[in-house]
Amino acid sequence: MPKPYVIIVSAASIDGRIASKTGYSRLSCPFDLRRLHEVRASVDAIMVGANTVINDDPSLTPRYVKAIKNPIRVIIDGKLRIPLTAKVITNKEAPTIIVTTEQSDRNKTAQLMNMGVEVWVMGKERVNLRDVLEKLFTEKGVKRVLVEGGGHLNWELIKEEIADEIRLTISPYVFGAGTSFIEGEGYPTTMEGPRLRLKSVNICECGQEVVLDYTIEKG
Ligand SMILES: NC(=O)C1=CN([C@@H]2O[C@H](COP(=O)(O)OP(=O)(O)OC[C@H]3O[C@@H](n4cnc5c(N)ncnc54)[C@H](O)[C@@H]3O)[C@@H](O)[C@H]2O)C=CC1
Ligand SMILES: Nc1nc(O)c(N)c(N[C@@H]2O[C@H](COP(=O)(O)O)[C@@H](O)[C@H]2O)n1
Repeated sequence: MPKPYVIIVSAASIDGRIASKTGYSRLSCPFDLRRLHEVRASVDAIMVGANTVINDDPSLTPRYVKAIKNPIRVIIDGKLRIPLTAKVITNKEAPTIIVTTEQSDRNKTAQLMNMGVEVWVMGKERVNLRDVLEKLFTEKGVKRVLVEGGGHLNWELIKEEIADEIRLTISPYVFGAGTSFIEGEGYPTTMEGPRLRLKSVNICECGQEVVLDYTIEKG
């Protein structure tokens, strides 16, 4: 089945953390944030996990650049944990789809739908991410998806061999603990994980951050 091209973009400390142990995650300089918004403006959908919405309350709009349209916001939230006050629900600048499972509270589903949010139930206990991408492709015409974390969602997309590209900015900070860029049960050796191919390395305009772009080899 066809699926959209999937790009994961994050900024990490030099020890690979996208958030500190307290959830602090502002790692990108203004140049890097502008670069992020350029990617947002180039995609049809932006996907994040529930914890990212709970911790950051993001808008997920490409507001730092001139964009033709605001991409669809897709929130993966197996148990419908995100608050009804989240900007992705209350701010109507872009459509939002929340993807959940049969585990979620039906009343909350109804409330979300009344608030103008599309809710997709796609799985008994876990959301099947490949199915979500296929549905986005076939029903919404989504050809390119930007994934903005967090670490657990990133891991699932890597593990399921769904991600196509990784753009990671390394920022000049050390957290020592916190959420890793890719956070899951992990691979025992380099043999089991995906093979990455370096596409480009750029020093950010700020002179302190390095932007790595890797494609993920298939098969
Ligand atoms: N520095 C950066 O570039 C970024 C940092 N962050 C940080 O990452 C942290 C959040 O990351 P994580 O804790 O790893 O959480 P996450 O944002 O990956 O969300 C994980 C949650 O999403 C839901 N979920 C994901 N896949 C699912 C599936 N297949 N089925 C059902 N539910 C599913 C579950 O509720 C799961 O607990 C936040 O502190 C945020 O600030 C997030 C994005 C970018
Ligand atoms: N690329 C990148 N660099 C950082 O330093 C970040 N903290 C993030 N975070 C992502 O951006 C979302 C915030 O979006 P809005 O500015 O509110 O639109 C946040 O939730 C993460 O997904 N990304």
